[in-house]
Amino acid sequence: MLDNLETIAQNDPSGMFESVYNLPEQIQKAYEIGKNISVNVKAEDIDKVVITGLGGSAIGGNLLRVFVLDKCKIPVIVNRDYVLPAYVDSKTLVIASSYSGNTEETLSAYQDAKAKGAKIIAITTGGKLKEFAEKDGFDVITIPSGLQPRAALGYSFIPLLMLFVKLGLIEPVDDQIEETVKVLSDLRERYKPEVPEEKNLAKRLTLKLWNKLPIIYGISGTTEVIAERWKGQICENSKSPAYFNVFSELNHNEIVGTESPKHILGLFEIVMLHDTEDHKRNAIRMDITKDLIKGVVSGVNDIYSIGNSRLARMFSLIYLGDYVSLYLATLYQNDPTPVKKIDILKNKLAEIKD
Ligand SMILES: O=P(O)(O)OC[C@H]1O[C@H](O)[C@H](O)[C@@H](O)[C@@H]1O
Repeated sequence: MLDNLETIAQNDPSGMFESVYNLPEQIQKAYEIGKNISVNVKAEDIDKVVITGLGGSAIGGNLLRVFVLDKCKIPVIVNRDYVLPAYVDSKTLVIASSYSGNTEETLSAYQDAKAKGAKIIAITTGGKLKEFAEKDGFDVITIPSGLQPRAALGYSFIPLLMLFVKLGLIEPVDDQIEETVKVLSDLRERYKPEVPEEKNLAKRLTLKLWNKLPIIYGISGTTEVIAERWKGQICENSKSPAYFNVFSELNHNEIVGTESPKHILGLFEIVMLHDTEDHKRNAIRMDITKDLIKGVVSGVNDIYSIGNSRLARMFSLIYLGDYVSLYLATLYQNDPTPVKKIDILKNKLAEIKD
């Protein structure tokens, strides 16, 4: 079924496969945008960064948080709420990230940042966020519109990464971006629909996850946000439930919850994301955990990052998850693009004014 290109095209009328295929070009464009950023904020005027956003935009911020974890000397925090923490003040750089520019939590947090006197940079395609930020005299990084926010990860992540370089918070990443574009351009030729199942890891893994409950395990400090991204992509694109958790934390609780009920545990299909920078003890924990749960769950799949640089390796795992979520949508005969329940929710929320 996954080798039938007609079936794939039928279940993808709005071209999400194409958006995913074009991720390398998107990263290249996002890099150009990033190179041309000029902002008024100076590193010496800030002592922390709060990135506020939801969904795909929050993932971009969260990937950045992990990417700079061992490099950036000031705290980087991701906020996914209507309000910001009390520590946000005039020494805080608040990055309001919303692809549409109209997500209500992000707009509310933007107002909170303004009220708290924070330095603000908005990253968006437009919407109210751009309107407010321009009117208030804050910097706006404008990214191209026309995609689903979750398909715009290159745009919501790479310019922020470049901003961190510009502010001197991290070393230049040009080589890493170049390698990422190369690695993804190679991977798409291995994961695309035209490549048959026996040669296509994305298709083979999807068949394992089909009619199962995908559970994605990452490792703290390396693949934690990538596991979260896989979960989000499977939910939004495939319209299937999926969950994620992170080592070593899951070894302190979740690992015990694997005895009953057996018929539910038997539906768990685990994906373990591995990276060369995983803490050695966590890599060992993954192996031991695998042995402990192997006979209980439906299956455990080890997936390894590809590439030399941290950025390329991160995106290699993200890219596989993106393709898997699209093939899973195909098997369930769902169009990956619409998110009907989110639309209904937003409409209902819009009717209720407080
Ligand atoms: O980036 P934004 O436009 O603020 O969108 C944030 C989130 O909003 C909605 O819930 C979309 O369906 C998600 O896919 C998206 O990631």
